[in-house]
Amino acid sequence: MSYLQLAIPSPLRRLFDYRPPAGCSPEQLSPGVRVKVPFGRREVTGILINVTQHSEVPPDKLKPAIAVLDTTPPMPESILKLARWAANYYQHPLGDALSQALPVLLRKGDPCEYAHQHLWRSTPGADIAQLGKTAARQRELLLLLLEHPNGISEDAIRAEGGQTPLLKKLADKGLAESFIHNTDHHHHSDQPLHEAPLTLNTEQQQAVNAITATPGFKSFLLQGVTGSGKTEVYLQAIEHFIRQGKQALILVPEIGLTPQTVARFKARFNLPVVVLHSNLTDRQRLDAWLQAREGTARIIIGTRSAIFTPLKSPGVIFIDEEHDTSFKQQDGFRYNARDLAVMRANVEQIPVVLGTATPAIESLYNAQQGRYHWLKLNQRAGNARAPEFELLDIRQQPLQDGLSAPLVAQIRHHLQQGTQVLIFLNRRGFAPTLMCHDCGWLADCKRCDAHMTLHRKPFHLHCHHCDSQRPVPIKCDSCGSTELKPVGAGTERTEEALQKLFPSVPVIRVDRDTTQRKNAMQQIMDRVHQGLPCILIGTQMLAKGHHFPKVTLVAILNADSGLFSADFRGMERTAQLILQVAGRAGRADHPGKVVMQTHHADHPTITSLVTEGYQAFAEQELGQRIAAYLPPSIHCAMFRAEASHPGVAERFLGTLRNRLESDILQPQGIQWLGPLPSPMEKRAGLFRAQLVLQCRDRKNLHQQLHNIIREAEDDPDTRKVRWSVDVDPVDMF
Ligand SMILES: Nc1ncnc2c1ncn2[C@@H]1O[C@H](COP(=O)(O)OP(=O)(O)OP(=O)(O)O)[C@@H](O)[C@H]1O
Ligand SMILES: [Zn+2]
Repeated sequence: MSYLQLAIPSPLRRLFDYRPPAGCSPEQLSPGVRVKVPFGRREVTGILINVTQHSEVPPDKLKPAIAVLDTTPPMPESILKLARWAANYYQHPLGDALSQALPVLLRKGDPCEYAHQHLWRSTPGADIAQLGKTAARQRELLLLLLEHPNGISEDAIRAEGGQTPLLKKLADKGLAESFIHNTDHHHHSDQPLHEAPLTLNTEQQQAVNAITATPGFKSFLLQGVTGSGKTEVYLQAIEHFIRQGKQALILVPEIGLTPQTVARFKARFNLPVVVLHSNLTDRQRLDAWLQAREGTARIIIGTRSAIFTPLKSPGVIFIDEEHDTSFKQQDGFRYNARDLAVMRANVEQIPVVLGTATPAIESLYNAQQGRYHWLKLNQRAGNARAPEFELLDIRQQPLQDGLSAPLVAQIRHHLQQGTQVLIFLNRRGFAPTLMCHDCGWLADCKRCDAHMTLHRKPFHLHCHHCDSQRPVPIKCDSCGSTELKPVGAGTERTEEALQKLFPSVPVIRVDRDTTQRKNAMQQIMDRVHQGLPCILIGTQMLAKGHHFPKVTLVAILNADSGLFSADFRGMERTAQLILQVAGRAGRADHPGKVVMQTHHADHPTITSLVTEGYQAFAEQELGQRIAAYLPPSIHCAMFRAEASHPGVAERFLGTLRNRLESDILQPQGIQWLGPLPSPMEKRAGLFRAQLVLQCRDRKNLHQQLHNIIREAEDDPDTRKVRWSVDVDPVDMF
């Protein structure tokens, strides 16, 4: 007897055996096909890993599978391999990892085919007279089919008011049949370009040459200062692969925020460009996935999860803004799409390019170690020059809604010159919190160790950590005073202040609250690109690769905010954010100026950043990391746990550590840090703790993680505690 060994989406880190469904010959099944099975009280879609002759479970205890859903595996071998590798590396249950690599409809067990592939038509010779007079709805349906001799999809039938459940009745009577329509998605074009490419400068040309020179696997770090024309390098390198009949995959941090990048790809190529954005329906996503798999989509642009998109003839992978932390999934399957891209390129034997002005310290380290081939663009493209920096010391300067008087004067000056101003403030809402002037009470979140943010439109208190909301109190919770005052300034407040200061100039706010509607970002971009003087005020959304030719002044209101973070990456993030925002200034013919308000104008990091640039900062930072025994010079993983009572999660982690540390066979060289309460211990009503493991040797670290997971799974306390493991964490909270 043969059994099916399946990976099932569940938290359990093991495979499950099933008997084959009736009438199925397991030897003919390929690994990777989907199998529908009973699992607990549910039916789930598993993936076939193996057919085996032997099961640990007695045969009479094994349940039969319900159905095999595919004749050929939906995921090509390369994606299966990638997902399996990732499950292993990130210590995530295989079934869940494989499931996440599939489009949602395939996870649910839908057929692996295009929406309009499955059509209905009347059988030859079918006649309305064959239906009785009483079957009015069946007659209507048959008439509809007769009107569409080439076939009609179920979606279209429903749209016409037809009742699809009756199709089966017609089929049973021999009047209707379904068939598979082979849609011709093929798009042939001898001329792959819509528009002529720009003439590259020397640095750009060298980069394109390097990327396109060698066939096979190679990783590149393309470090190009802001405005150096990295996108043009992507476009021309992609053109090379397209002309060879291949496909390109481009990962970007957030598509909604970068409509311009997508528009540039569509404007350049006279070829199907598929964009996997969050507004797609599950159906549209599956269609796009199929087009990529069949090779009809030639250019695929997507966010993190697009790394699992199958490609018929992969040519090249680009990661734009590779330093962006959104490439790392922060819950569940905690993979890093940037690192998986390198792995994938290796599996597919193609080049991969990580592009940014501000490389992650990890990537810089990899480039220094020779693992990545290092390409540099040191000059801005075209006529643009690097912006000039000014540190504005605001110690003892009064701030009006976050703005100092010298800054307001500069804003006025630039607007009078007829250009645009961009103001960066990394706090949305009206004010970071509300305080009682009489007793010092602060509006805290009841479920988190955090203050609630005051929002004006609509007027309420909002916790940005757990999303809970409540009305703004009229009196202090503690002393009853009515003297409640907003503390500090968020984007809403500074927007109001700017509008009062400059009543004749449009003030455009860009943050999560103003960009939620579909196409909101596009509309904002369109307004800015009209080129009339305006003030843009917003959060880090403004830092993401935008090209604003008319912006000449960039102001950073709270440049210090990340300097003293508890996370060892706080400095790196601050530096990246500052340079990315600053990089929006002076990108075209007008020179740019960057003003940074700071209380630490003599802080060595800030000064070296503005005088010597990112590279000097990053090298210094890397040196300190190596000296302090921190990533990337060592490997790191974090165990997190949370429970509804204080102390429980910490105790749980402490027990794990004690048990493993006392094991004489434990792998060498493991450093333990913690358990400690998380920097924000209480969040969304749960008390959290963390345990960090570090090691120079990746293998030993993984061995120890494996041991901990086994211990944790067997621990009787696991019912009281939720735990997770994060390999290569990007945030230490
Ligand atoms: N060779 C070139 N000649 C003239 N203009 C160019 C050239 N290459 C790029 N540009 C223009 O320079 C501007 C900036 O380019 P791009 O947006 O690609 O920069 P970037 O390196 O991606 O910047 P960032 O990292 O800030 O997003 C664009 O308007 C682009 O069209
Ligand atoms: Zn909260």
